[in-house]
Amino acid sequence: MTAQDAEELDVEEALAVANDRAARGPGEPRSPRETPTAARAEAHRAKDDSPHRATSWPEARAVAERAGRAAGRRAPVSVTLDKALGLVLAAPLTALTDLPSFDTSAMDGWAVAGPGPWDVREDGVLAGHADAGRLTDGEAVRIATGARVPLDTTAVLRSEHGRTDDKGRLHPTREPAHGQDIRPRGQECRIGDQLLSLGTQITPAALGLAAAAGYDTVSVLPRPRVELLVLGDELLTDGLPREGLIRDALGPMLPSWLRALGAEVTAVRRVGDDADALYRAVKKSTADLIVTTGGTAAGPVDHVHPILRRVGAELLVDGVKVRPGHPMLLARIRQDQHLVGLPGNPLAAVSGLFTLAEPLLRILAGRAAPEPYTMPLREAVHGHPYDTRLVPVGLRGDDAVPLHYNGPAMLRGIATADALAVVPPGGARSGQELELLDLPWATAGIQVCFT
Ligand SMILES: Nc1nc2c(c(=O)[nH]1)N[C@H]1C(S)=C(S)[C@@H](COP(=O)(O)OP(=O)(O)OC[C@H]3O[C@@H](n4cnc5c(N)ncnc54)[C@H](O)[C@@H]3O)O[C@H]1N2
Ligand code: MOO
Repeated sequence: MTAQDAEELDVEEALAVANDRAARGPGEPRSPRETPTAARAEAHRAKDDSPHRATSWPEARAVAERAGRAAGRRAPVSVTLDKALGLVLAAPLTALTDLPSFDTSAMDGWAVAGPGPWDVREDGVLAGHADAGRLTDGEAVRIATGARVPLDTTAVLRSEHGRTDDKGRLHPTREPAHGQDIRPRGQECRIGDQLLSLGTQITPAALGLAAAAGYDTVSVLPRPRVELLVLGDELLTDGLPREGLIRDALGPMLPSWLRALGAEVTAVRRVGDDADALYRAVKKSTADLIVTTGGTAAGPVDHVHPILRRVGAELLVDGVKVRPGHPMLLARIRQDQHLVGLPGNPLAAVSGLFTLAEPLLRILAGRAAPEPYTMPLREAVHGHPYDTRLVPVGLRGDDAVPLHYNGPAMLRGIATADALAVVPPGGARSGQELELLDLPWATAGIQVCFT
């Protein structure tokens, strides 16, 4: 897409939206099929075989997935459990022990042998004690939940179901069934049983299961290593904006999101608007993915395209038919090293992150694709005539509520959003079901803390 194309589309979009509003009565629902915007989108699709560098939004995501696959399978690593949350198993998790690994009391009370009443032994059995001894018929011993039951125990009598008389004999108020409240060895699994399959993403519960089943380390796919290069001489790292300088919003925002998407962020470098510094940073990077911010357009200091040519990279996606963020790009530097160029406008950068970086990182990290889902829009959303729009929405009850302040340079809307709604060319009417992309903190907030 040329710069002129882009500008014309934006003017057209504004006009289309204005015309559309004027044509509708107040409160009248809008049907994208009937709007001038939709008609133009239809016409555009019809002539979409014209040469155009920009890739459609679904195709851009598919290209990013394919790039991840073409990078080849990454060698598994062994990590301790405290480092494993969110990673993907590179081998099935099979039980290293029976679970429980011994017959266990499920309740506090008495282990008993045969029918009551029973003579109660003096010593009790606590959880963690190695040798619980053996009971003979007519004997009982106090036992705690989780303790190993003595050999020849026939049941556990709960403390609330028995009373001892003054001679120390135990009488049941309710006779226990044979085997009652005993968790037999191997009830949950036998040694060698598969507990989790290869490819499972490790949740907090999976960490607990792995520990219970005897694991100190697990074999996982390593996190893809990402280096973030923040471009722009106008960026401040602290204080108030001043004299044409603004605060860098992407340096603080993107690393957390990249981690949530499965990456290890190895470095955040500020390279200003210095083409040579960018060249050196790209050349010396050993990351699986380099993410740049800014410098994707055609301005005098937009260095990303020239540097990609200089390092001999192959452009896989050069512009996407999506708003905001249409100048985003994806390049292959080597078979196993890619670069995602995010536009500098902050919401455009978020759009690029979820359009290009998310699918690529998901494949590299071995994660499964999220189940696609839709929700109805509570209010109509205007569309771009030809491009997909990604609009921040809050999820309220059964509806997706479009959030205001969703301009390309704004973060105010996305800062309270749960998801991005995928608005097709031409827009969407109130009540229309739209595909949603969950923002990772909303569904798995803890992942943001991964290091
Ligand atoms: N002639 C044209 N100009 C522009 C076009 C176009 O098609 N033709 N597209 C516009 C669109 S759309 C976008 S998006 C931007 C993309 O620009 P770049 O990727 O080259 O980004 P910059 O020019 O470096 O910055 C754009 C904007 O964003 C601010 N910015 C940059 N980095 C940060 C940061 N880390 N934190 C906060 N804000 C940042 C920067 O100051 C600019 O205001 O190009 C349009 N122009
Ligand atoms: O539409 Mo740009 O991509 O301003 O954000």
